[in-house]
Amino acid sequence: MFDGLKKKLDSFREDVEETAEENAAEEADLDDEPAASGDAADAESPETESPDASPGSQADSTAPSVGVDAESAASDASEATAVADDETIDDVEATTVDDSEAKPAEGDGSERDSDGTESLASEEAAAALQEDAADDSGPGRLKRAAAFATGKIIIEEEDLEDPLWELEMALLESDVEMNVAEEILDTIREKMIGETRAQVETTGELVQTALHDALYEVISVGQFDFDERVAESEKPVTIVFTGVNGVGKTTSIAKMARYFENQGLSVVMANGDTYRAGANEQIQKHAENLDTKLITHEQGGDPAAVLYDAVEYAEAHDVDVVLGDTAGRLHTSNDLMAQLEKIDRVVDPDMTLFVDEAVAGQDAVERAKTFNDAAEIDGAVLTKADADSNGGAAISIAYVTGKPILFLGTGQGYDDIERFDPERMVERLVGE
Ligand SMILES: Nc1nc2c(ncn2[C@@H]2O[C@H](COP(=O)(O)OP(=O)(O)OP(=O)(O)O)[C@@H](O)[C@H]2O)c(=O)[nH]1
Repeated sequence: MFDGLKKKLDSFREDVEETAEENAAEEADLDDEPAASGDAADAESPETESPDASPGSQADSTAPSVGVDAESAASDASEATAVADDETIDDVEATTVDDSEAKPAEGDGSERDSDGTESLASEEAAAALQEDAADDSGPGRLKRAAAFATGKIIIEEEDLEDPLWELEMALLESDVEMNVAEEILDTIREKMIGETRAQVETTGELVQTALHDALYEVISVGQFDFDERVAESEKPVTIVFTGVNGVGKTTSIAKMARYFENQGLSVVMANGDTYRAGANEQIQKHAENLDTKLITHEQGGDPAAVLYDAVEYAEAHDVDVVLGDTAGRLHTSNDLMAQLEKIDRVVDPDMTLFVDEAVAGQDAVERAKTFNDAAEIDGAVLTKADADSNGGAAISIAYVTGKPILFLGTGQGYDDIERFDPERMVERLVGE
């Protein structure tokens, strides 16, 4: 289930990890080169403007190369940027530094003036912090290099650019709806840029958390506790199922009958699909297999009347749940949509669930939206998740409609239905 998408998400995690570590290492190496080298990176960096006050040159004069001797470079770099390290590098939110954080170095000036090195380090750190504060692209090369030297990696926008582009393509290929993909990328950017990871955790873990949160945010939209709602509703609880033809509506109703009966609730099924020849026989077979009461009318009858009879039956026989099938319809079919409105008026269902198949991807997302616009739904049942490698519909439907996915169909057996759990879904996608 959703294996294709899982692979793509794994590869995003690896991409970010590689890019972030390569970029940070490169910058640390650049920072170790003599200021006089005049290379492009130095020309852009603040220290070339006033070489004497440059933390880079200070580190250069005392440290060999981070690449050659990471440990001594680490201690030199952390000395040279002691203020920056204490006050901002450990602060994962500190992508920009406000004046109050940069100023203490100046405030300390009177005491530290007697100690040339400390004073210089403070000034340099303050200058670096101010440079960084002026640069809204991220924490800045200097701070990043210093962080790297102390065993930390700060994620920058440039580390994410290519991997995020790849991720966007992967999400769209997996049938994730465009706005949902954008939302996921925005959340990842927001959660990762400027984040510092210490030696104890890997960049991969940081990406994992960002991916987890980004997916969870879109997948969990509108979630409510289905069982609790049923338990709290006055009996009988009437649930009507809608959707297009052949997506697994009738099978899902049969699975739901088993689901409720397993919880000790009694069920009556009603065949509101009076439109399609053979619909009565199909649902009749399920009713027999499950030993569940079924109410039907002749083909061509009024679907609202069938459901009304089922509710009356439930009331008369103390049945807990009425499950109403309806004819498969397109939202463009005015007649059939009018039927749904009539059902709404006549039996006032407690819930209307939209059924579609996960394998339909973007089409399922589009249909969920149009059904919800035409006749408000309370949630969705996504069938054939067992056959879906993409996961696009499962990720997108709640965000696009504002209504939660409540159940996943996971096979053709009566027990092959599970409550949709956003956390479990995210774990399936980004878990180990
Ligand atoms: N693999 C798999 N197949 C499913 C699942 N749910 C339903 N099916 C199969 O999908 C096919 C169509 O299911 P139906 O229940 O007849 O579909 P429907 O939407 O009621 O169709 P209409 O009554 O024509 O509207 C059947 O062969 C089901 O066994 C599922 O979760 N996984």
